[in-house]
Amino acid sequence: MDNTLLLQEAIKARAAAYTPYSGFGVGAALLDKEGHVHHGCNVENAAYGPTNCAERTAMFRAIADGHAPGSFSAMAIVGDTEEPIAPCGVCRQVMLELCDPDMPVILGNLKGDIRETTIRELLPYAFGPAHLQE
Ligand SMILES: O=c1ccn([C@H]2C[C@H](O)[C@@H](CO)O2)c(=O)[nH]1
Ligand SMILES: [Zn+2]
Repeated sequence: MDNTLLLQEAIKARAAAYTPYSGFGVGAALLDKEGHVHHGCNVENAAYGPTNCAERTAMFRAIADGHAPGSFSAMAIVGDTEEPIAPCGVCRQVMLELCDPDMPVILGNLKGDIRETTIRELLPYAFGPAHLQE
């Protein structure tokens, strides 16, 4: 599946965003190595802190459905932003935990701007799972 198609899946995922507080909907589409897409949207909360971003929703959904960490091949993320969206620091850390650091991350917006990067680029000099291994 190419970047444009995966971004389309992220736009579809965004339609389910629950954003009564920010009004800022985000969609994520996580492609697994078997070619299946796992969709995520942001889900906000009146207490603000419990809000879950679209990216983590997609990753946690895939893990909860039995897909192994590291079994993913790309993620696309979309918001209604001037530039391609930038994932938050918490989501970058969770990406590093559950995906290959060199996995492509495709950032987009509704205007069709696209930026392709990797988790390693999004989170340089990161503390990750490797630091806790003997
Ligand atoms: O990459 C991002 C950036 C923000 N948000 C959400 C969190 C919150 O619901 C809203 C505003 O920060 O957007 C995401 O889901 N993903
Ligand atoms: Zn986030």
